[in-house]
Amino acid sequence: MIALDNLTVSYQRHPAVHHVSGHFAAATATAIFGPNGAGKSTLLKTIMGALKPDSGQVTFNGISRRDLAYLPQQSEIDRSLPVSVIDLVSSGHWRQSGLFGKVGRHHDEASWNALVSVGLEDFATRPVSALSSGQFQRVLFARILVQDARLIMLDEPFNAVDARTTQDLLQLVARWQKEGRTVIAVLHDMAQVHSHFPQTLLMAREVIAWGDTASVLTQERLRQASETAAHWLARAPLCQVDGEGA
Ligand SMILES: Nc1ncnc2c1ncn2[C@@H]1O[C@H](COP(=O)(O)OP(=O)(O)OP(=O)(O)O)[C@@H](O)[C@H]1O
Repeated sequence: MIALDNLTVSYQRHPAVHHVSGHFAAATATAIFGPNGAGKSTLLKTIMGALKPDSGQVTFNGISRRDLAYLPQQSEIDRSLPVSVIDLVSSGHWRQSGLFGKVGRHHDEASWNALVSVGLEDFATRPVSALSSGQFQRVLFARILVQDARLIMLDEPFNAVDARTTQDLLQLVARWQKEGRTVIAVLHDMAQVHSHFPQTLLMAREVIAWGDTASVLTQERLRQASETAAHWLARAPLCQVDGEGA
């Protein structure tokens, strides 16, 4: 469904993702796992088109970028939005508008059902700014339900989210898989990966391993990923292979 071909993505020519190749299996869930600074968020942003690769490419097969729902890390989202919960959920109808590009006023049945699915129907008219972190994440998952996308990408979706909410939202991930959607999520919790993500990409700027979760998350490979990270300089050296880069 999504193929990465020798993908290198840099910030001022210092690669955060370095010569990454492989493909995300369709209709299943893949976790992206790796140490801090491993390039996981950079990879998601490149797939969704917000960052341009220096070299290599992302290819979508049988799907377009417009059929993609992307949830960035909560720290990147402005929660002071002057909108109600139901308005934010309803804005999921405008796929082409970007995450918060346009807020709709179309309080339709799908939006209401999505809110019920995440257990927040009593909060429909509340301002988004009055929600806790966990409630806000439920609303963002409801918005994804409304988007009805075939590809769903989540960046650390369970950070600052309590165990109950995490379990509820993981049920939605399981539901999406059953519905044949493709889910890609950056995660730091190995138990969550093992329980809900059949596939894993373990990365440390480069691919350490990619495939079946049980065979990827071995002690040896995890050690390899953390050793690679331990030897990182504050900034990655310039990419020697890609010449001028970006
Ligand atoms: N906007 C930016 N400008 C310059 N460097 C950046 C920028 N964003 C990320 N980086 C650097 O790129 C590298 C990869 O960052 P990225 O956020 O992709 O890693 P990550 O694996 O998602 O990390 P974490 O688990 O800590 O969220 C890091 O060294 C980071 O400092």
